Order: sequence, then C-alpha cells, then structure tokens
Amino acid sequence: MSSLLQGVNLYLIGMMGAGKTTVGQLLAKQLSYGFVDTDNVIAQAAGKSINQLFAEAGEAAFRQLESDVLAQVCAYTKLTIATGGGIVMRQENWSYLHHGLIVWLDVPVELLYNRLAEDTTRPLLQDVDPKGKLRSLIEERTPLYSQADLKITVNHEETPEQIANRVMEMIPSVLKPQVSH
Ligand SMILES: Nc1ncnc2c1ncn2[C@@H]1O[C@H](COP(=O)(O)OP(=O)(O)OP(=O)(O)O)[C@@H](O)[C@H]1O
Ligand SMILES: O=C(O)C1=C[C@@H](O)[C@@H](O)[C@H](O)C1
Ligand SMILES: [Mg+2]
Repeated sequence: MSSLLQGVNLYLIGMMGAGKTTVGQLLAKQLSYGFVDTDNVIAQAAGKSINQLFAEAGEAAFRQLESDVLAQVCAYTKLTIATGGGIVMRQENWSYLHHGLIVWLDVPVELLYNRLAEDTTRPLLQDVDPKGKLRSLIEERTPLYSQADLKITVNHEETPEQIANRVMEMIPSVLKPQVSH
C-alpha cells in the first residue's frame, strides 16, 4: 500500500482524544510508512511530559516547539504524523501541513469526554469543567480543522481499526488524478 500516497505524508489533525495517535499508528502500518507523533517528539526532546512543559514553560513555548517539530518532520517523506490537538491554531503550521494530505478525525464531545475522563495527561483539560472546556475548544477550532483535505466523522463507537480502514478507503477520493500518457 506504500504506493497509495506515493510517499506523500499523511497528517492527522483533530481534538485531543480524537484518536490521532492511536489511528495514526495503524495507518502507518497499512501504508508501510514511518510514524511520528509531534507530542512525543516534543516530550522526548525536552525530557519532560507535555504537562510539565505547559506548567514550567507555558503554552506559548510549547506551541513554538510544536511548530519547530512540524517544520522538521515535513522535510521527510513516507510518514504518518499524529499532531497535537492545537496545531491548527497557528497559521504558519498550515504551510507545513499542506505539504501532505491532511485528515481530520472529527469526534463529538461526548465520545472525547468518555475517552479522556480518567486521563490526566492533557494540560488543557485540568479544568473545573473539562467538558465545557472541550466544547469551547471545539467551537474555536472547528473552522480550522475544516481546512483538512479529508474529514472522517466518528459518530458512534468504532474501533481504531475500523476508523483506519475508513481513512484508507477515502484516500483515493482526495488524491489528485494521475495524468495518463
Ligand atoms: N476508536 C476508538 N475507540 C475507543 N477509544 C479510542 C479510540 N481511539 C482512541 N481511543 C482512546 O482514546 C484515548 C485518546 O486517544 P489518542 O491518544 O489516540 O488521541 P489523540 O487524538 O492522539 O489525542 P491528543 O491530541 O491529546 O494527543 C486513548 O486512551 C485511546 O486508547
Ligand atoms: O488540544 C490541544 O491543545 C493539545 C492536545 C495534545 O495533543 C497536546 O498537544 C497538548 O495537550 C495540547
Ligand atoms: Mg496524540
């Protein structure tokens, strides 16, 4: 399947908990691509968790690191890249994302909340009203996520494998037609 995208990178965008990391790993296998998770690269390079980075350096510093990592990875080919949920917020990041095919995993707030209710690794959800916070982030970011090449809506419980299969099935519909001679 590595020929499907002809080496073009696949970027996964969407809210925290949408499954970018989980589904991204499966897609990388199916495409015979490498897998990169921008959050993991940042945490490994900094030697700190994302929570620690937010607490010690602040969100603005994290966002700069995120842009730096994205700028580096887009120089490579044959990668599936799971991004952080807020990567869409910086205009400059779009110039990197558009080097590849951008897939938005669109998951409603109830499913996100169920997945993340017990999770303490997302600093932006350490809020008195995590569901309200998710709602306001979705409202703010939906116009940005909508700039993706492909939107995959997950309205009910589906396994990561089922979602990855749907992405694979939809990819041909958004590829530019090859010129035949
Ligand atoms: N299709 C799915 N069904 C049920 N649970 C899922 C599904 N996809 C992911 N999850 C679970 O939801 C949680 C969040 O998934 P994941 O870390 O892949 O999200 P993410 O989009 O990478 O989030 P972030 O932006 O915070 O990195 C994990 O515990 C994961 O196991
Ligand atoms: O939605 C967000 O802004 C975030 C999502 C995560 O992937 C991490 O990048 C971090 O927790 C911030
Ligand atoms: Mg992730």
